[in-house]
Amino acid sequence: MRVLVVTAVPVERDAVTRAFGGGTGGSGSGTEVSGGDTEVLSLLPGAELHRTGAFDVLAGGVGPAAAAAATAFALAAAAAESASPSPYGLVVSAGIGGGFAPAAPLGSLVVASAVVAADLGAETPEGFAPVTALGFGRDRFTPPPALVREVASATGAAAGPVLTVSTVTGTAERAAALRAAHPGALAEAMEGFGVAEAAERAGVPVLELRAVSNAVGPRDRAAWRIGDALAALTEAFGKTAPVLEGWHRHDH
Ligand SMILES: O=C(O)c1cccc(C(=O)CC[C@H]2O[C@@H](n3cnc4c(=O)[nH]cnc43)[C@H](O)[C@@H]2O)c1
Repeated sequence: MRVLVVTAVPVERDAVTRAFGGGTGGSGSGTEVSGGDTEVLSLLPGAELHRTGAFDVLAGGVGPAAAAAATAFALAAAAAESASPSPYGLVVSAGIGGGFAPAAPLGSLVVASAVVAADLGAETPEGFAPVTALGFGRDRFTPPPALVREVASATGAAAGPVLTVSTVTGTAERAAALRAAHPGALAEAMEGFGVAEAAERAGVPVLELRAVSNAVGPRDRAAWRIGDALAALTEAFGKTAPVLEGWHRHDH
């Protein structure tokens, strides 16, 4: 099964392809999957697909709009060059993210049981109203539960809701408001919901996997552990690649 992995930035993309023996070399974790060289396909100027075995990895940009546009374009381009309307069996939103303490500490992994648009809606005197309460669209997607369990088991990731935000949380007050509005949320990032919207429209299931680089809360950029999180992402993809490749969308 072919898998499309969408990250935000090139260093995240390279952390993923490194797990397959591509990118810029091995992680040293011992979990690389043998897969040969990475082939770089140019979809559009500035949008490259890094193909290693069954995995196509794309750095689609930061934020839900960039992620949705890049994912939709990659899915449409793949359909146009294939006999199948959806040659991908799975789309994965992946990268680093903020973790809600204490459940998701720095360097840990989170796999989304729900991909939630945390700030898509309206502010009301009673608090945040999701877009669904306004009578529009949807505010979450549910990845295949059996696949979420398998990925959690293979990687040691915690499974729980992952929030998609357009603004990185930078205060304790905002973190508390998100926790109140989305009980059980384990992490936040900026792309999952955009990737999921595009995948849903193509009829392809979605998964979101995040490595925690920082705590959700007061902004302290010096405390971000991006290198550790990228290494954890590589290791996670090394462990989970066989699960993703072997998964069939009708297993759930
Ligand atoms: O500065 C760097 O070297 C660097 C390397 C990789 C990624 C970055 C980013 O800043 C990318 C932003 C990216 O990360 C996600 N993210 C990470 N932490 C959070 C957070 O607390 N809240 C929301 N998003 C977060 C997000 O998905 C962005 O795409 C820098």
